[in-house]
Amino acid sequence: MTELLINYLHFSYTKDMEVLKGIDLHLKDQTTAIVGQNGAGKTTFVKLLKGLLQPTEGAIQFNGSNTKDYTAANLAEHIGMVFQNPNDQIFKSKVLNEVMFGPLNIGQEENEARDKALEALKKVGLEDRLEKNPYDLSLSERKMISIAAVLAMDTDVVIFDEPTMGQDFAGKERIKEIISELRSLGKLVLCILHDMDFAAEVFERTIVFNQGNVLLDGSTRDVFSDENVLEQAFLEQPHVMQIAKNIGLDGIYTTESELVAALERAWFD
Ligand SMILES: Nc1ncnc2c1ncn2[C@@H]1O[C@H](COP(=O)(O)OP(=O)(O)OP(=O)(O)O)[C@@H](O)[C@H]1O
Repeated sequence: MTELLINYLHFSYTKDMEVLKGIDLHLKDQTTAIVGQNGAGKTTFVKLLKGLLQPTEGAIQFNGSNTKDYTAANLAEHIGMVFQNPNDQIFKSKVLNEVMFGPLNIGQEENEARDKALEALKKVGLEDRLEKNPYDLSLSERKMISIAAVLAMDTDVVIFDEPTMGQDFAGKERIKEIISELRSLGKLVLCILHDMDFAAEVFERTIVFNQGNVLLDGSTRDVFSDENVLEQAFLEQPHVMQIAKNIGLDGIYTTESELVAALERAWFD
């Protein structure tokens, strides 16, 4: 089973400002959204999980071993991360080569890496762009390339930083399917989001970061029903909750279909 155990995690970029102030979390099984205001420390937190930064205090254990005992290359076999900006990740001049780079880098044979890359590119809908230069494609397509590049590595943990940014409805649906498939494959999926609708609809657990601390951690339904905490973290409730409130419907709704069902009951009962 895949798990990350985070104890008393502190981190500072500079001496005078602590960015993470003692985070304790146990991440396993559930798809988890990480939300919070700009600057709350979300990206810093996931970079620490991925081993791109080292804690100033505290520890992160991946499946029982301290991540500081892994090399970055070794940790990359287990923990994949899709960066917020695909331009920070993409450097090859052909889509297929970009997606094959990760699997090759962790020692896979050319054929295996190619198969993994083709499979991943199919999942993101770019199987007909193999020979294109990523920079001739749109930003949302480049984001899909960066997602495929991480999927192709078949890591135990998959971290997404703002995957829905710049995606249209079809793109978001595709990402939703990818997350659900990763979950069914037993992967641990973590996702930083500013899109509260997507967070509420897709994720089982939600963690609210605020000024370097965890303000609230619980089932997505419980978190999005706590208006005081959301206000404190400068977050909005998902639109379905706002609509329910505006039309005077009691209850907690995280998806459009739940709201529609409640409206139908209210009208027809
Ligand atoms: N490389 C860096 N050097 C110095 N300070 C940094 C660096 N990266 C981030 N910070 C600071 O650390 C704090 C947390 O930033 P971080 O990017 O982790 O927040 P975030 O919650 O991911 O925000 P956003 O939602 O805007 O991405 C911010 O005050 C930010 O300015």
